[in-house]
Amino acid sequence: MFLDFGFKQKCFYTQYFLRNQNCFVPTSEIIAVEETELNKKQRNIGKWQKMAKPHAFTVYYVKKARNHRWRCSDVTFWCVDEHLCNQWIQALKELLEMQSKPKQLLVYINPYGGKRQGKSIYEQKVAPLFSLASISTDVVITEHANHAKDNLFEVNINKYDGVVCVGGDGMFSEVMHGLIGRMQKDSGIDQNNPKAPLVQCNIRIGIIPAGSTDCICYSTVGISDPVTSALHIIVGDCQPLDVSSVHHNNTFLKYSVSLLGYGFYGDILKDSEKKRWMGPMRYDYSGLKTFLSHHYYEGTISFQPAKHTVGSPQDKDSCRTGCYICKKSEQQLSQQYKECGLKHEEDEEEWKVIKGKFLAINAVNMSCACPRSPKGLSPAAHLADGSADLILVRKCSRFDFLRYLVRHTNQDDQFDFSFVDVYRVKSFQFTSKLSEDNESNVTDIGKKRFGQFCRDHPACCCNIASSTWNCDGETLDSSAIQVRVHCQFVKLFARGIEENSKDEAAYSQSSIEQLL
Ligand SMILES: Nc1ncnc2c1ncn2[C@@H]1O[C@H](COP(=O)(O)OP(=O)(O)OP(=O)(O)O)[C@@H](O)[C@H]1O
Ligand SMILES: CCCCCCCCCCCCC/C=C/[C@@H](O)[C@H](CO)NC(=O)CCCCC
Ligand SMILES: [Ca+2]
Repeated sequence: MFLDFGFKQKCFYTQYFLRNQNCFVPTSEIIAVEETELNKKQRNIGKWQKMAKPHAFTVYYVKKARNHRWRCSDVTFWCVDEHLCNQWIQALKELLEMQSKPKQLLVYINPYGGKRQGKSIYEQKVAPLFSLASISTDVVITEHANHAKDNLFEVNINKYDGVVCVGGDGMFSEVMHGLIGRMQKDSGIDQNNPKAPLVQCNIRIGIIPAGSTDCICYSTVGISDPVTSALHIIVGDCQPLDVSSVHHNNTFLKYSVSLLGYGFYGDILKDSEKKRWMGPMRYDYSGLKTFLSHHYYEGTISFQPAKHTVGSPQDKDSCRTGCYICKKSEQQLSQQYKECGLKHEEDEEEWKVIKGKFLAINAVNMSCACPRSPKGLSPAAHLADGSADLILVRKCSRFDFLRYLVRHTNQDDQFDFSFVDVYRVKSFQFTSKLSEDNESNVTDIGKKRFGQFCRDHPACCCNIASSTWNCDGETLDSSAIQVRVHCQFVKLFARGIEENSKDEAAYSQSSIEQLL
């Protein structure tokens, strides 16, 4: 056996030979290095039998399995020379120290998210790995909604290298709101001002998926798996994410990183909230019910196209680890900002206006891939390009809408329909017909008394009431909203979805799997 350090593809790696085979482990993917106590049985095997007192150390590292799943594997190195063995342990530990791996984490567990498994998932699958990697944790089991968010305004945040949430997208949203809100409060920034230059949040957030949709985890890691996510936290990965701020006039409503959905996804969410006791199944139940109700909504959407990015929602390539489009878009935006400031960007660029009847209006900052839809609502959306994909699904027949939905689950193009339009935008606004009418002082008593249904065509499914916005799984109080995308505004312990290139497959499967 032979152990060596080298330099390959811009990263340090640990190389070792075992049974005449060559193995590489990037040092950035080493979880821990420990001196190994050899027991009697181990000492009595093979050539070690002949040695007076063998020494050994074990390297725990990330083993990549299929479908972006990561597991912790280990390899033990034996050696006759105690001094040499200690030198290796020391050298590897020093290398680990040089990386930006977290040492102290603040963990929030939602015991009621998803299938109510958050606490046991953390205790059984995650805590042992954190302890192996010598990460200390302060753990808070939440007692009510907003517990984590409120707590983040009080804790000594500088003590931590990251905040971890165990739960679903709603729990992530809470933690993100706590962190962003805390940053703005500490810097005296008023979040109600839609044009305020917000202060970026550099503390990384880790997501241990234990929710119902887990779309943010799935879209940033490629799988919804607690062990994989724990390992991304341990190795100290960093993935920036775009965040949209949502305002109603001069009132701050929410931030969003995944879906802002009006119509179909808003109605599903509103109905499903009453069925929380059903767990993740509530979305299937409310999904079917909402599909059958087939409501559409009238309104006006105005948006500013994202001209700073070279990507398009209809690209065949998706956002992957180290994405070139995200890097270029961020550079372009900071260049624009340096040259002209935010004022130019906001005021001078064109607005496109579209009026219509919509079954769904979806604005996504990322693909929104999740186990229900592995390629997501917009497969080519980028995690960190400073833009959102705005998908407008106009009024169509139930059958056509079903065809559209089915394409979220297969390889066909979900934008290739005459009733679906998609735009890459950096900001947008929406007002429903109802609020437009109210604003223009239409006092139709009949409309008020009979509420939501179209008086002229009671059976036509035309719903002149407003739908609700679904903002990362939470409802918004207002239907009229103004949205602005903030490029790379928060950071996750993730690295985006890794490319399954031939090289990589060969490297991870033949080099390591066969050997260990
Ligand atoms: N102890 C608690 N009791 C009740 N609600 C809580 C508690 N802790 C957190 N919450 C709230 O529960 C909501 C939903 O949680 P979470 O996102 O973890 O699960 P989910 O809704 O099942 O999953 P997903 O968001 O992925 O669909 C969050 O918005 C959060 O504010
Ligand atoms: C005939 C088969 C048709 C199947 C169609 C399946 C389409 C599924 C698309 C799923 C898109 C999820 C977008 C993510 C939204 C999350 O921010 C949010 C909070 O977790 N979840 C939902 O709103 C929950 C949304 C649940 C939708 C079912
Ligand atoms: Ca984006």
